[in-house]
Amino acid sequence: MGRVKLYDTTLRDGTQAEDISLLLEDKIRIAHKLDELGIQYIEGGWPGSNPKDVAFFKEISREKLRQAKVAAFGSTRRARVAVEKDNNIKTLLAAEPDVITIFGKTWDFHVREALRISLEENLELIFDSLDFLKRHSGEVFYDAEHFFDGYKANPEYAVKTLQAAQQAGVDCIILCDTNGGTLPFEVARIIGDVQTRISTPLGIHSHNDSECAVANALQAVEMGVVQVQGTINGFGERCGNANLCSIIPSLQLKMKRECVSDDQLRNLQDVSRYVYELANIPPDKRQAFVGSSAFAHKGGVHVSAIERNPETYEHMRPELVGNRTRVLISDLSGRSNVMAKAKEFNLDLDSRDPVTLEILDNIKEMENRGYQFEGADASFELLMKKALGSHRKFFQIIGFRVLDEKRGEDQRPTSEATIKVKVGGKVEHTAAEGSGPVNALDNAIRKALEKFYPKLKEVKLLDYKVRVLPAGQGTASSTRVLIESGDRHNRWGTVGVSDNIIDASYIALIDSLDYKLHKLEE
Ligand SMILES: CC(=O)SCCNC(=O)CCNC(=O)[C@H](O)C(C)(C)COP(=O)(O)OP(=O)(O)OC[C@H]1O[C@@H](n2cnc3c(N)ncnc32)[C@H](O)[C@@H]1OP(=O)(O)O
Ligand SMILES: CC(=O)C(=O)O
Repeated sequence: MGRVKLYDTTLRDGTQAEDISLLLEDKIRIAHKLDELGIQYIEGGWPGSNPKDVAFFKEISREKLRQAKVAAFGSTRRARVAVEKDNNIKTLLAAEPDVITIFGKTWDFHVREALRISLEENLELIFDSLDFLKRHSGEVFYDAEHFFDGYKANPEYAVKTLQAAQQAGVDCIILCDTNGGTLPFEVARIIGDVQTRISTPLGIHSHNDSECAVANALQAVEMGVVQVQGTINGFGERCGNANLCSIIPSLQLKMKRECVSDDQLRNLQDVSRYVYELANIPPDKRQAFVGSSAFAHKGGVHVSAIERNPETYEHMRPELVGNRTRVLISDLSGRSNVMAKAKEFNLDLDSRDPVTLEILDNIKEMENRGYQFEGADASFELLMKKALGSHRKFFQIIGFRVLDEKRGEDQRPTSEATIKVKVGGKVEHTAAEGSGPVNALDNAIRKALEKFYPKLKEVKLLDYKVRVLPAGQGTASSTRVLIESGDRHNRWGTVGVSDNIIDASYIALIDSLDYKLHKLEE
């Protein structure tokens, strides 16, 4: 079995996704990251499309990649234009990439409707373009657009288009599920037939419109294709492309088809996050393999078992792709969740200690009141410390007051907070303004406490989420505030619940600063 080659099209098809647009500098950075990951081919863009993509090929030719080849993308020549005069073909050659990939039509319907030319003329477009490129450049790949749909509509014609590409001597023919509607068993059947009629090495390019892009890619490899196209995080037109963050570990760990080194595989989560960051898209926590929830265990029964042997509820070791096992705390927890957290927080706790049950009961009762500890590990750590008697009281809040004032219809409201704290027998009374009542309160608390603990200046409020919880029978609705804070090294989550939004925010803010002080002491 030969090595399967990975062909990444994040920088081309990935940018065809809604909301994704990469700066030139970001495309170069991502290319380096993909090279480090061990991707063999990086499709950088369509130089015939826009100046940024032209600049990419200029820029990347000056950079030193470790091993990856850079591919430029384009289409077959336009109808009624001689290949040597075709602008798209000329820009592909002018870009001087290591590889040129062009797409052509294989579906008779598309030839008639999209190109509006005869079926014969389309075969000429394919042959002319590939033959010309093969004679004037190095490695040339052919993306057989809509191949599976084309085959289902008119198998004879679809295969004829591949034969035209083969006759031109292309290095690989990539069968594309462009509309993403093909199912894995169809991929197997169709590739099986193509293999009896085409001897050029085959590849697969699948889209995710039926949620089968990764399955189709793996099925194609199982059938013997030698090139897999996809994108990091599955970015791509409409529902996206086959996700390389799932394909790579599946090939490597499950199908035993080595495509990158073990060290490179351990960088997978890092690469996924890097691409999200540069694309300015929040990471999908539920993403298979690399998402933060991919190995996060919530149900008590699951946690109990993974603590005994992780394989009971994990399909693979998360560390192999740079991920990690996480235990979540909620009202679905059992003693095992509490014990796992105690271990994580370095707290001495015995599962038979009545405190363990006390903590568990406390969580369930608090979650019933609206608390949610899943995203608030820091609040949970403080709760455990209080239960174990190891919580140090760094400060005491004597009271606070928040004023919100609007002095006219066209005036912006102003907010001011005052707070009284006691630290080691000294009382501090401080006031501060803010852009809103919560911000004013946050400023006042910090101003007061920073006098005693200057390191609290490092703490930044990174995220603030409010959820109004529906009222139960005979009770007022309450508010849950989840805060994410961070310093130069860490991020942590805290939670507060109250029927007053300011009070809920206050509880979460206080926990955040209290947590930081405990960490400083440790
Ligand atoms: C399956 C895929 O993902 S393919 C990649 C799709 N990606 C993109 O389209 C992004 C980049 N595209 C672009 O920047 C522009 O569409 C360009 C520069 C390529 C073309 O722009 P325009 O010349 O203004 O044409 P427009 O986008 O309106 O229409 C596409 C043209 O390409 C032609 N065309 C489409 N596919 C092919 C093909 N495989 N071979 C030759 N010509 C093709 C169409 O017939 C149409 O030409 P016509 O109007 O002369 O009939
Ligand atoms: C080539 C390509 O991007 C497709 O067929 O989807």
